[in-house]
Amino acid sequence: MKGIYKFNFDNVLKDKIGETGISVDEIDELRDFTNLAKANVTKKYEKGDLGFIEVLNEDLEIYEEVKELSKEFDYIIIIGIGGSILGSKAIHQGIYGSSNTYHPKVFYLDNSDPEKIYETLKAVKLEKTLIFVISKSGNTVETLANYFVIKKHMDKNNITPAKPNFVAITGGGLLQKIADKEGYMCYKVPENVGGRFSVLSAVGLAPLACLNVDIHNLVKGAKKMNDICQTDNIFRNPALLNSLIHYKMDNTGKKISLMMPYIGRLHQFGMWYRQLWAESLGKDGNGQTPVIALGATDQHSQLQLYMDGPEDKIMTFLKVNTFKQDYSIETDYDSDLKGHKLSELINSEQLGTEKSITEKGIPNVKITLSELNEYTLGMLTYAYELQTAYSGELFCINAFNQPAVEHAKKLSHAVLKGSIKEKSYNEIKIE
Ligand SMILES: O=P(O)(O)OC[C@H]1O[C@](O)(CO)[C@@H](O)[C@@H]1O
Repeated sequence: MKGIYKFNFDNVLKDKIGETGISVDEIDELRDFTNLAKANVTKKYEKGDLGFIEVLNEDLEIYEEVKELSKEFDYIIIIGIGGSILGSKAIHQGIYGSSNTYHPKVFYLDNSDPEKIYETLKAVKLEKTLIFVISKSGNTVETLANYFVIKKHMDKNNITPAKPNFVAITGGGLLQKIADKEGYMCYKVPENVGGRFSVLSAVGLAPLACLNVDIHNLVKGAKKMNDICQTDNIFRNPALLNSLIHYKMDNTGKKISLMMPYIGRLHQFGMWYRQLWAESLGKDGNGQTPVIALGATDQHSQLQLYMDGPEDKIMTFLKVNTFKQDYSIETDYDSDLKGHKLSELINSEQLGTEKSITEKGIPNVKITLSELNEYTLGMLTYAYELQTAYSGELFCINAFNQPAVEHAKKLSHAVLKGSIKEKSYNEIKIE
C-alpha cells in the first residue's frame, strides 16, 4: 500500500500573506536553531527517552494473538481516556469512517458518563464482546470506573463468554494488579511512551489489529515519515518545518492552531491532535490552543470568525485527492453544480476557503494525501508526533509531561472522598 504526502507552506510566506508571514531566507537563517532542536530530539531518543520512536521497530507479530481472539466476538468495547483511546478512535475512523457498519462493531467508553455505559450495554451482547481496558498509569478513575461497572454487570447477570473477553493494556497501577489477578491477556505500555504519543504502541495497535486496520502499513507509513525526517534540510523535513512555522506564528500572536480536515474520516484525527498539541505545549504560560473544524461543514458556522475575527490563528488544511466513493451531481435545474462530482465540490470549497483566508493575510499550511489509507495515515500521525517533540525543544519546554492535570485529578479525588465540599454559589435559580 502506498500514498503520497504533500506539505504545502506557500501561504505562510511573506510574499503570499505579507508582513505576518515569514520568508524562505528567515527559515534558512534559523537553520542552527532548528537543527539544535532536531539534535536534542535525537539525543533524547538515543538516551532511550522517546518510546514513540522506538515502537516503530516493534515486532508486530505480538498482536496476532489478540487478533485471533477477536475473531470469536461480534463487538469490541474500548475503555480508556485521553491518549489511551483517542489514537484508536482517530485511526479507526480514518480508515473506516464513523458508520460502525463493519464487523466487529466498536464502542468507546471514554468518559464517566453513566448514560454512555447504558447506551453501550443496550447496543452490544456482552457475551460476544471483546473489551479492551487501556490505561498507561493503570489508575485513571474514569477508566477503572467504567471497567468496574461493566465487570459487575457481567457478574450480576452471569454473562460468561465462551472465551476470556477482557484485554488489559497498561504500564502498571491498579489495572495491572487486576489483570494479574483475573488472568487477563495483557499488553505492556512502555514507561518511555507518553500517553498522547502511544497510538503506534500496543495502546493503539492491539485494538486496531482487531478492528481490521492494517497495522503493518500504518507503521510502514510512520517509518517512511521517520526516514524522511532524518534530513537536516528543513525544506525537506515536513515535521521540522511545520514545527518552526507554528513556533514563529505563535511568537507573532497566532495563539490558535486551527486544523480543518476536508474529509469526515479525519475529524477524530483532529481530536487526537488536540490532546497532543495542547497537553504537550500548554505549559509555563506557553501554548497554542488547538481547534478542530470540519470542512466544508464549518465554513457555515465558523468561517465568519476565522475571516473577520481576531487575527490569532494559523490554519492547517488536511485534504485528500481521492475519496473511497464519489457521486456525480446530476440535475435538470440550472446550477453550477451540474456535471461535477461531490469530490470536486468539497475540494473546490477547500481551495476557495484557503484563497480567501490567504487574501486576508491569515497564515495557513496544507497537507494533501493522495488517498487516506493506513500508509498515509501512519505518515500523518507520526509527522505530528515528531513535530510536537521538535516544538517542545523550540519552546524550551518538556513536551512529555502534564503536571497541571495531576493537580486537578487530586482535587477530584478529594471531592469524591468528601474532603472538599461544594460551597454554596452566588447563583440564579429558576424554578
Ligand atoms: O493512560 P492513562 O494513564 O489512563 O491516562 C489517560 C490520560 O490522562 C492523562 O494522563 C491526563 O490526565 C493523559 O496524559 C493521558 O493520555
